[in-house]
Amino acid sequence: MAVYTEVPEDALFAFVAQYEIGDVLAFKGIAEGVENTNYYLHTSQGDFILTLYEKRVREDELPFFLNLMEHLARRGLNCPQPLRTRDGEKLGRLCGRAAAIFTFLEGLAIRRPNATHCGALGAALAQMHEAGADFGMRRTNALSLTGWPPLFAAAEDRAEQVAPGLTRRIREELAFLELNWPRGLPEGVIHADLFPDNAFFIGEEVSGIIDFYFACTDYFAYDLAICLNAWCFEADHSFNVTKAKAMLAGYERVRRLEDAEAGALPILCRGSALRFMLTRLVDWLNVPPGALVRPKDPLEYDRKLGFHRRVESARDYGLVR
Ligand SMILES: Nc1ncnc2c1ncn2[C@@H]1O[C@H](COP(=O)(O)OP(=O)(O)OP(=O)(O)O)[C@@H](O)[C@H]1O
Ligand SMILES: N[C@@H](CCO)C(=O)O
Repeated sequence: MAVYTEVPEDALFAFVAQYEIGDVLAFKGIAEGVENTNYYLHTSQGDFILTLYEKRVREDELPFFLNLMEHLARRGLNCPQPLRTRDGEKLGRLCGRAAAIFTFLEGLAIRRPNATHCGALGAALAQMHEAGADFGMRRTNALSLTGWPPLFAAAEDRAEQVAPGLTRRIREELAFLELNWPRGLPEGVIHADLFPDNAFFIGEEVSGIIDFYFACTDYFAYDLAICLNAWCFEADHSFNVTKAKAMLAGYERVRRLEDAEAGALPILCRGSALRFMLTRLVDWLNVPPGALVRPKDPLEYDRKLGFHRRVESARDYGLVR
């Protein structure tokens, strides 16, 4: 569970008093998530989410994320909106952390998405890409090609403890991606972490998208590769091409992929699998003492990477042309 910072009641009341959202009637830490501390907040005026920003989120980047959420909402995408205090501030401080209060989104994250969910998610992803087209800020993706070697360096000496041969596989993959990473694909704002726990559904419709704290400027097709990895493998590690086909078709109903993007999908999937393997590996090897958080399995992404290495073209993902 991710509650890194315990907020005392009096500090919480003082923080909430800066906003016009009534009196706190209930609040509790939210178990899901691994990055930030989140509290569910129920006040006399409704439901809200309180977020305290932890380790990986840089405070000087928060305006990018909060402005992006406001921009996307203005373009019709349902995502959390930062509230403003009586003084007009979106960001404050609580327990020594940057903190903000957000609107609460209705809907549920789906643990075992089916092909219909994957299709709806693909369309929502493309809508997000279109909605971000005129967003004025840029943020380099710190977790792309140049960000991977430092992550590997942080885990290299203990990677063999996690799985024999892992060090060699990562080293070879880094060398391959360094040589073959595509250039010049269409880019814009991407979510970069749109896993099933970050998309809410009501029935089979996407009701909202959350957790924009990895959002950045990068290839649209890389975002799609992240989603193929996160949504289209089964618990037994097999790739479900029916789900992938639905996701790609859903995406293309809103935004058609250029031929160069389609051609690059296999390598983008490899890069995205390596990215999540590496961040998980570093977290796996460095669980903070006492933190109530269960690290995610890096080897899940080692297996996914193995699958993408065998892929020959985007047709293997069900892309129909
Ligand atoms: N605006 C919101 N409306 C409703 N629920 C929310 C909202 N924001 C967060 N949550 C709840 O809090 C949980 C954790 O939020 P979030 O995914 O942003 O945290 P995180 O620690 O940044 O997670 P991650 O590990 O996915 O990066 C979500 O799974 C969801 O249940
Ligand atoms: N979605 C990430 C964790 C949060 O960024 C993962 O599954 O590794």
